[in-house]
Amino acid sequence: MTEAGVKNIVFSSSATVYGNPGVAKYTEDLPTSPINVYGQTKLFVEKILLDLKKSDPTWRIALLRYFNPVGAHFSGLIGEDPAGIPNNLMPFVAQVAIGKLEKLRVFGNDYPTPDGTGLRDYIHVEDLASGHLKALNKLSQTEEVITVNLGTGRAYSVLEMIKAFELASGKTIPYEIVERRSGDLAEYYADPEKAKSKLDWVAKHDILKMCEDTWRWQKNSQ
Ligand SMILES: O=c1ccn([C@@H]2O[C@H](COP(=O)(O)OP(=O)(O)O[C@H]3O[C@H](CO)[C@@H](O)[C@H](O)[C@H]3O)[C@@H](O)[C@H]2O)c(=O)[nH]1
Repeated sequence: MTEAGVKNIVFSSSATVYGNPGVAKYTEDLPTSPINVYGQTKLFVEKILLDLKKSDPTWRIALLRYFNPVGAHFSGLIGEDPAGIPNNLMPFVAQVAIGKLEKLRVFGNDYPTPDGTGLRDYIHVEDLASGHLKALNKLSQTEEVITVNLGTGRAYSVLEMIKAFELASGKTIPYEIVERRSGDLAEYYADPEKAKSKLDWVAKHDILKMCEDTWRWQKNSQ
């Protein structure tokens, strides 16, 4: 990048850097203490970039901590096509809806949440993309490192996601409740206020739109 004269970098970090901070609403000033290797790699890169800034203050750096990215481009032409059996909820649900997988396994319904299933802050990939553009704009105006959450500030349960996907697709999603997945937290979501005040960014797309766009992509990509 230095050779090319490019000194602006937007890093795709993750809410996973917070680990298990003991509160559900994540603000950027919470301590970072990842509980898995993936989170450690994200935090490590954040630290390398902060060191880079110290050694050469002309770098301009944004650290964007994504919550749970889902959805697809509204055209239905660009989306996520995971290799093998998906690990994440949304692509798994989409493949059940299309008939590629038989049923969803819901990992636990005994969490301390309203319906017992895990709550996450799902964010449409197009909102994530607009967050990057806002971050790039901001980098042209500030020397400060920008560290912000990209999430909607609203969490949905696994059962709510299933219902929303059924509505978007007109399909029934068969599911069974199984044991909790090791390492899963009951609930977390972004405090999106800093992204709003620093970047003038707010997520616009709701859960139904996330499911509709995923479904359009899933149907097109058969
Ligand atoms: O087959 C499945 C898959 C997931 N879940 C549940 O669905 C929710 C979401 O799970 P998933 O889509 O796997 O996302 P997370 O485990 O929350 O992790 C995602 O979100 C993190 C950031 O918040 C990223 O760091 C991770 O890479 C990304 O996978 C959780 O409550 C899971 O227990 C199921 O019940 N069944």
